[in-house]
Amino acid sequence: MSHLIIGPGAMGRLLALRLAERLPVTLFGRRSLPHRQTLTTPEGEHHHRSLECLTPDSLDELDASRLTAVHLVTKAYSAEAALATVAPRLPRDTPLVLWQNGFDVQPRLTRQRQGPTLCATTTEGAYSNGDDSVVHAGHGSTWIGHLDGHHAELAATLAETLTGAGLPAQAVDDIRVRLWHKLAVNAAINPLVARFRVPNGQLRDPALHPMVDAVIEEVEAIMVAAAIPPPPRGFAALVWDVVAATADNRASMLQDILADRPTEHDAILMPLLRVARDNSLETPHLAALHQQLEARQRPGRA
Ligand SMILES: NC(=O)C1=CN([C@@H]2O[C@H](COP(=O)(O)OP(=O)(O)OC[C@H]3O[C@@H](n4cnc5c(N)ncnc54)[C@H](OP(=O)(O)O)[C@@H]3O)[C@@H](O)[C@H]2O)C=CC1
Ligand SMILES: CC(C)(CO)C(=O)C(=O)O
Repeated sequence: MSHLIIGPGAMGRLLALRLAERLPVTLFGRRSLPHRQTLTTPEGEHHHRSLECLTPDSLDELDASRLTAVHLVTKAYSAEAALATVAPRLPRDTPLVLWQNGFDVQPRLTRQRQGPTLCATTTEGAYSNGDDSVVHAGHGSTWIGHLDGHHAELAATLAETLTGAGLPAQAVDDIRVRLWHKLAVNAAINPLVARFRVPNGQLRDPALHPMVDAVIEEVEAIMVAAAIPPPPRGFAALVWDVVAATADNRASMLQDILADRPTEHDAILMPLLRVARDNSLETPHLAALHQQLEARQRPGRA
């Protein structure tokens, strides 16, 4: 049995290279990649491995009958288009795991698909170092589950597989809450570090700290309206702990801006802004951050 990974970027290749130590793995991307891939571990070791890398032109070679799971590991804004290319080749009951940050494609695909659709949220960190190399920047944890708590056995099996491959994972029945907690972290950190082009730790500077606090305050009110229970020590502690733990990181949104790529601002900020609108909550800080990112990406539409 094998795993198919759609989206051979930083996280997709981390997943592929870790899983491939124990299982057959196929990568699918929209352009061809070198088969020989290198994974640099957080400890500085280099692991080399050859992976099967398919593109739309070579998709006929996919043996979909033997797939244990398909992992969709593109950015949120590419997820549905990427899946649509492969989906006609997959048996309808093929399990799918969604790895996106934000809360955008997860409810849509969970509703639309006939087969089991799980979501994963992770604190693993990875970045691409060219088309043939990925750096596992830091160890983390992964949680996996179905938005309505279904498919517990499948989630447990996949968590066990990931853990065995060196990516510690846990099956959970509250993945929705965990995705929204990550959303809070990403909303408080990513747009601000992207705007000021600073590493995460610089949000602690006196000039930026109050801006983060203002976003957290808006997020807290939204979470109450969305009936998302707070993390054990509250949202402010959650955010500031992540800022401290990732102080030297360039957040993904800043990396996207520096590389002139689209950002995941819709997937991260729109679910919050929608709850705010539906509950007549004032969220000037979140709205302004969304507008700035939207204006950069789609000038004239913001
Ligand atoms: N990297 C990290 O540390 C973490 C990432 N995440 C989340 O994981 C998701 C993936 O992130 P990351 O790996 O960093 O992103 P990347 O931008 O590194 O990778 C995305 C990949 O998807 C590919 N892709 C885009 N469109 C298609 C398509 N139509 N068909 C096939 N492949 C396609 C891209 O190809 P191309 O190269 O051609 O553009 C690229 O290889 C995001 O939602 C992110 O928020 C979550 C936690 C940590
Ligand atoms: C947690 C954080 C903010 C770490 O940089 C992240 O998830 C990201 O960069 O997108």
